Amino acid sequence: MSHPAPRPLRAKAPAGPLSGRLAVPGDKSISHRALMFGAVAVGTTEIAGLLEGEDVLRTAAAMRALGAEVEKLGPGAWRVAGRGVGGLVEPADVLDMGNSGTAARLLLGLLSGHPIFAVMTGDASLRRRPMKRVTDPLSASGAQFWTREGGRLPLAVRGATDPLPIDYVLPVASAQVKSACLLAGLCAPGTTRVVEKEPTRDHTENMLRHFGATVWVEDTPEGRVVRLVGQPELVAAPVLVPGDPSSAAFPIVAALLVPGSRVVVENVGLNPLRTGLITTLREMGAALRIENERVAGGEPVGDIVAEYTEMKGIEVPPGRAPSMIDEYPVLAVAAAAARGVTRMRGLAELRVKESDRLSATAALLAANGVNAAIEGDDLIVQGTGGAIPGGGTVETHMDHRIAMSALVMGLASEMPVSVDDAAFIDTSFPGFATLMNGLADGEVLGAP
Ligand SMILES: O=C(O)C1=C[C@@H](OP(=O)(O)O)[C@@H](O)[C@H](O)C1
Ligand SMILES: C=C(OP(=O)(O)O)C(=O)O
Repeated sequence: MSHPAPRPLRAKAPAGPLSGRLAVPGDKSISHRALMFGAVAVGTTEIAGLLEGEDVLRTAAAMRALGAEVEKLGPGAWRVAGRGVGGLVEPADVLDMGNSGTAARLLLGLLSGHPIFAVMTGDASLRRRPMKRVTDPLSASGAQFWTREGGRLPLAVRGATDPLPIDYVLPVASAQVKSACLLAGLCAPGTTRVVEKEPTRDHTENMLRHFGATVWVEDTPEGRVVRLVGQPELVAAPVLVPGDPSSAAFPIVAALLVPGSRVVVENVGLNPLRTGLITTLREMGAALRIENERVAGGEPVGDIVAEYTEMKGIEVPPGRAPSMIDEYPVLAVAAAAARGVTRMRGLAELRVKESDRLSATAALLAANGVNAAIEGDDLIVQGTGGAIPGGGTVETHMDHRIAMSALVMGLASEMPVSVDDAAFIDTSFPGFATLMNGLADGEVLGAP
């Protein structure tokens, strides 16, 4: 996936409403973690519903290179024979994490605790992203890093022989940084402590417990304090991966925007630290219902029913960003269709995703006749009241979420919307175009 041939794609408005039931692929965050935890557990971990997107396949390949047996048994069904905490072996070659920030940063945490040497790289997008945010705290464990200028990939790491537990207050809200510190803490004696001022997704904490580690989480005036007791024996445990709420966002917003639509997305993960988009869309007036709520594989899940609604612009508070960090591009598309102005506040972190998503989202809107402005770290979108002109070609900058957001916009625009490259959609949502076409009467996503 490092240099895929560009695949242009175009979306046009369907002749009628979107309708149907669908399931989106497995949660990307949980899938990466299931493979990594499986690799350092004792015994065999069976995973069901694993996301078979390029990002997660990179993690699977890396865990194999580090000595775990990772095997695909059937669609979404995988088996990992682990090596136990501290048991990973030195990889014979460079670890290429492709387009995936989560794979790179979490793996650096894991490598820090092993006395091995490894070299990591990624594609042109990942090589632009900051790694100092993990190499700084991980250095406190005794691991050594040699990075390219600006703390970027490629980098080399020599993990610590006698790792020390990390005590770190996160300077940015990042589940990847938190998780990297906790994964390093698996190999260290004593207690690893991470403090986050704003809670971020807690899949690492949940899965550590699921595999038998002792993790305490405490809300204090300083923030959320997470403590992990080091050197646990992780015991293999089955993992059932729910549908990814960040992928569900695309058919949900499409249904809200195309007149007369009703779409049900089944079996979506509803971890409260991931559901900021649902809260926000409801504040905009969206007709969203959750049915069949239950707990599966230790995570809350449900079916989301989305029906066409004329929405209104709102102000989205900065504190909500961690619970919907990957959903802002598609929220901006919903805001473009709404009546009135939407102001999304506190989006600095969007600048360091697969692309600079703050400017890529503003450009996506501008290319299609929607007024948008960036003020500081805020994105301000002037809603069109359901009359998005469209007609533009969007530069996706190797960013799957920019591509999918632009295509959703094309379903609800007066003229079709094209993207220069839809190839990166396969990092998180293989089958996206087929699934979206399945909701319409006739092909709506196709070659330009
Ligand atoms: O921990 C994770 O699985 C993720 C955390 C988020 O990144 P940050 O930690 O950089 O906010 C998110 O954007 C990413 O898609 C997945
Ligand atoms: C930011 C994302 O992923 P990652 O950081 O893993 O590349 C994403 O999927 O939107």
